[in-house]
Amino acid sequence: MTKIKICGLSRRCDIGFVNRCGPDYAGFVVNVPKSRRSVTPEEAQALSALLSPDIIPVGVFVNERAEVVASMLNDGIIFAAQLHGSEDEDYIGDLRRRTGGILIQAFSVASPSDMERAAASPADYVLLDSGGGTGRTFDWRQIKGFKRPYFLAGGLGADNLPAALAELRPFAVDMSSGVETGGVKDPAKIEAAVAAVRRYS
Ligand SMILES: O=C(O)c1ccccc1N[C@@H]1O[C@H](COP(=O)(O)O)[C@@H](O)[C@H]1O
Repeated sequence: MTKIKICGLSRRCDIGFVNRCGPDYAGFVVNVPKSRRSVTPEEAQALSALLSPDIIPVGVFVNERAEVVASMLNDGIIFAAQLHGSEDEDYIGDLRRRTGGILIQAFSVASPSDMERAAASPADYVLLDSGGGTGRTFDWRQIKGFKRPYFLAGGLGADNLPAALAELRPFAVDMSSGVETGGVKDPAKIEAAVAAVRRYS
């Protein structure tokens, strides 16, 4: 069954929404000032503690210091780290020495070379996206036939999930903007997106 990640949770009520709908992963954007969804590690800790134990908490980072990411993983605040900046092999190697947490490396897909880099990533999973919380899709033809399991992200929501699942069969789908209204998480959109994936799978 295709896994589901709902990302960019920043309020206590957001946790209530996902606990009711039951996605597989819930994401916190940590220390990213340019994002309206950004939370501090302390806020992520408080929100993560409210998550249903069936939902895996994920920290989303953009070029964060490895010791910050590792300590959140080692303290059990998050179980997976999604690296959305220019983190390279050395950075991932450094994180691996510091922690046993799951590592997800994000790639903005614009050209075939992005797919070559994604194929070679030492992370546990890769995430294929248009940019990072922009709500924009990208040209899915570029990733058709990609061989390793991946999270599909970028402008996904209940309306385009059926096509994404039928065309691409990703390991997981990840959404943030597509389950928001007026810049905050919308429980009805989360419910519709989760139902769309479960119906298909
Ligand atoms: O959500 C953000 O603000 C964000 C900021 C910096 C890096 C990544 C971010 N979010 C991730 O972006 C993708 C796609 O989001 P969307 O559905 O297109 O809004 C997703 O993986 C989020 O985790």
